[in-house]
Amino acid sequence: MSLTDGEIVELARELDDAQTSARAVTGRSAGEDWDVLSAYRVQRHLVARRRSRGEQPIGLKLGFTSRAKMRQMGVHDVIVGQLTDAMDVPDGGELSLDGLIQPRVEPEVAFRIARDVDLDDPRACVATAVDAVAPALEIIDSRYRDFRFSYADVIADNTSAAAFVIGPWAPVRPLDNLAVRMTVGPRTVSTGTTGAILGDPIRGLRLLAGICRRHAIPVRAGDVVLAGAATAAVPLTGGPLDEGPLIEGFVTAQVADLGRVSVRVTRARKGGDAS
Ligand SMILES: O=C(O)C/C=C/C(=O)C(=O)O
Repeated sequence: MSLTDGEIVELARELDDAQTSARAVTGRSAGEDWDVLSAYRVQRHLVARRRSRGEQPIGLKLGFTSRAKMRQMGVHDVIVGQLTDAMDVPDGGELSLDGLIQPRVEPEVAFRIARDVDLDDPRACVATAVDAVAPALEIIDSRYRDFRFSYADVIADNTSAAAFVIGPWAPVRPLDNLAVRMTVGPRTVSTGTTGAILGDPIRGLRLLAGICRRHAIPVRAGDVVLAGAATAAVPLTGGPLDEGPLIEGFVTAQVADLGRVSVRVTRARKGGDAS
């Protein structure tokens, strides 16, 4: 089922309000399915709302590129979302849980795009436009209650994108089998390998090009592309934030032969109380 123009605008507003007020909503697909084309149109409107508040697009993300994530969420097709500068947390910097609903963290790798990719050219290859790779962390935060969504729902919600951290950029190298470990303080919370991402994360770039071509999402020089999680996502809270933070302190992803990236997760301060 396709959504009308009015429904698309309304759903983008609803999801945007959910994000800005940190209050979850119910997925539209409870009971009815809807189409991917409409879902990417909602995503476009949602990102346009963020841009109208001054945010700048700075990249793209892939999702559901590993079996661990597909199994965790019950979704079996790759998705693409859009990153803005407001989501960019410096390596070693602070991620406040304020303003998030039910954040989870994932270890990833990132690509840096050196030149605009002309997606009108059917031979266009995103992989050849990559000039650097880096370890990364992504913080996802579904605007749907309890992360319950359909494929179309999660695309509309900009693939749960909330924040990301990029480690030191390194020259392009094989990424098909690098060990990945995510730790919270001294505790290992997940392990895997970059091969879990489509056998080789570079493969995601071909899928990205197809999706971006179909839904008129540009791939530009300077963009960061997150390849998708190598392991299942780890919750940063015990549930909705008012149930109290579960994880505080440094979260680190280490990707063998590539490097490490970390972020300091800090407690949400209710009611703006800074004490
Ligand atoms: O799990 C979600 O809410 C959607 C996001 C998925 C990813 O970012 C991923 O699989 O890496």
